[in-house]
Amino acid sequence: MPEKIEMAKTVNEFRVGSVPTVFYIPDFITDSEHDQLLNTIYDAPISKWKSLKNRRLQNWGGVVHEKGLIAQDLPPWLTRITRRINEKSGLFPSSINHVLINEYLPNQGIMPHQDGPAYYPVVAILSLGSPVVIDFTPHPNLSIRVGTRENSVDDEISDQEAAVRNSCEQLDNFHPFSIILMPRSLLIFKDMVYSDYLHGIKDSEVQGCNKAVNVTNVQNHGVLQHSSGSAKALDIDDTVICRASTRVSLTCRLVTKVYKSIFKF
Ligand SMILES: O=C(O)CCC(=O)C(=O)O
Ligand SMILES: [Fe+2]
Repeated sequence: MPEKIEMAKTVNEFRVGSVPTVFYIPDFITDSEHDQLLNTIYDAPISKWKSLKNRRLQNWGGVVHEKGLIAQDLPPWLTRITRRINEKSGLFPSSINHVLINEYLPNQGIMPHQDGPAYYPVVAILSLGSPVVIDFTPHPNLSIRVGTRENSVDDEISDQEAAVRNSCEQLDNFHPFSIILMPRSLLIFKDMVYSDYLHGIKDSEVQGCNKAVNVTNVQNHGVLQHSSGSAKALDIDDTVICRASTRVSLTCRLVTKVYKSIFKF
């Protein structure tokens, strides 16, 4: 039992930004684990990759349906990582059972989106390769739901919930923010950031990071570049990162409703 308390304390030490449910853990894996993971990912048969318009992905753990997961066991090279995430974070009620691997070229990204109701509302993203900036923006519906109560015909939130959200807004919580994801780092976000924010990565090689809440964490890594004073005058980010190489991420999640596959693979 004391162990669990110790773990919970550990993850709280990595909170970043003004929202209480975002954690950034630098150096979550070692250099050699990083390189081994990349080798194993690129050793997978080409058929394991699914190409989308703006990125490629590998799906591990089974197929996620609206009603749950048609589960397949994760391979040991992934459970080594997911077990560590489970143990170190103490934030998942059971073992992570799904991993999505995304690959982005320097001019690729992922549209602002939410991960949806199929998953338990905690996401852990392990980053490999090029640094990148992930942007969080309050869900557009949120301002309508929190703001104008009088014209909210389809509004299903209770007055109590509205009051909580209003007070959150007054606390200045619902603002866009960004996080710089360095290779080997683990990002965890959960609860209201999971449900009330969109997250996305811009498809540009140069990414602004004035709004990054972990700038101080990465200052000594030599990835930040500063442009001239005119950027500030034009209200453009004057601190940027330049993505020179491919980024690979492992999005680790838990689907609580699981169906065992009737097929053998
Ligand atoms: O690559 C990332 O860091 C984000 C991936 C993501 O948002 C997702 O897989 O849902
Ligand atoms: Fe996502």
